[in-house]
Amino acid sequence: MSSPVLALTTGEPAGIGPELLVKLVADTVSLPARLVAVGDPDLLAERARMVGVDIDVRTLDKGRVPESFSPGVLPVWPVTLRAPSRPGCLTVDNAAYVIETLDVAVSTCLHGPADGMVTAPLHKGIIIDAGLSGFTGHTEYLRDACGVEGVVMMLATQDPLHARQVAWQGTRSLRVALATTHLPLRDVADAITGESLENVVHILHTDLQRHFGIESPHILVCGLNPHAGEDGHLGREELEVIIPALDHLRDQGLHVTGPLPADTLFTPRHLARADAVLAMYHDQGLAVLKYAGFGRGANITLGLPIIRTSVDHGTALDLAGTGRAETGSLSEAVSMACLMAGHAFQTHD
Ligand SMILES: NC(=O)C1=CN([C@@H]2O[C@H](COP(=O)(O)OP(=O)(O)OC[C@H]3O[C@@H](n4cnc5c(N)ncnc54)[C@H](O)[C@@H]3O)[C@@H](O)[C@H]2O)C=CC1
Ligand SMILES: NCC(=O)COP(=O)(O)O
Repeated sequence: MSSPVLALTTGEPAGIGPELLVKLVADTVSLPARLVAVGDPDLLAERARMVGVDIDVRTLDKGRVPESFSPGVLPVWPVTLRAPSRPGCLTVDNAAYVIETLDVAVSTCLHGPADGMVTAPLHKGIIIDAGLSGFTGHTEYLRDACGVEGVVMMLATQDPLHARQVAWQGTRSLRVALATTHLPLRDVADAITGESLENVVHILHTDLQRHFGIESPHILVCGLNPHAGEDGHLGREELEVIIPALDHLRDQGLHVTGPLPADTLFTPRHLARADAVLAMYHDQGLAVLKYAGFGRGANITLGLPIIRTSVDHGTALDLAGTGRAETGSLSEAVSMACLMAGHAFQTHD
């Protein structure tokens, strides 16, 4: 089987995305994935010079795949910046550029020749400021672009900090999926309904089978409230919504356990028997995952008809243009996309 073609979007041009792309390709020893950037070739070449990366940026016709790929050469499907971009300085003028890179990458995945897309971070706020008032992130944008009803955000780290500690041995890679994504905390409880929860668990279950080869995934589900509601004394969502939904899922043969108190769920005894954890909201799950493996994790959108992975961090405007941003998570996102496409990927730092 030939190696997968992955479309790598630059993300927010004022952030660290462009320099991470050039660094990754310049530093990569072997390239079993065929990486094609989607973005402005001049931006990529300029950021490479700025951070001292020696790379040959080559513009291609959109959708064309080069005959050969080699370390130090970055092929690009071009998208033109709408305005000059300086590291660390956001402008609404380039929001349309960021969105176009996503559209090009999605199109290459849906219609060929890409086998998947890997996204560098974008800045949600500046895209909303530019007028896309309903924009909340790649996850929801890609759901709509691909015309599916529901998607699930899952972050995974293959090498969690705790796995290296004796007490945690036996813990497998940590995968944390979210029942809700980019919502104000105030709105979270109302967004979790029996139907939404069952849909999320079905997508998670199906894609753990489809993309990760786990025959009968065991999913641990967090409660929403402290102590999973303390029998209704600290919130009734567990009794009224979560427990009935999980009972219904078990009736359908899914292997789900919970709701478990979220503060003690992320401990070795529980994690050792889990294929994934379902957290009820963004920071309930991602704070733990990033504590365990920030910079070594990947973000995966489940439920799409295409493969999409991303980094576990944001635009890091404070680091843009300095060359100090680390490529570990981008490398992991590429590895994850390859794994999902059935391939292995080797890089070195
Ligand atoms: N996949 C995506 O598109 C994501 C986008 N974001 C967006 O990024 C923007 C900034 O978010 P923040 O919460 O400030 O998080 P952030 O991840 O950009 O920054 C948090 C801290 O981590 C550091 N950091 C981030 N990436 C790093 C790297 N590769 N190497 C070394 N240090 C790194 C930063 O310097 C900063 O101190 C927001 O607009 C957010 O929505 C956040 C997460 C993911
Ligand atoms: N914390 C993860 C995150 O915000 C990434 O969101 P998305 O842009 O991948 O939807």
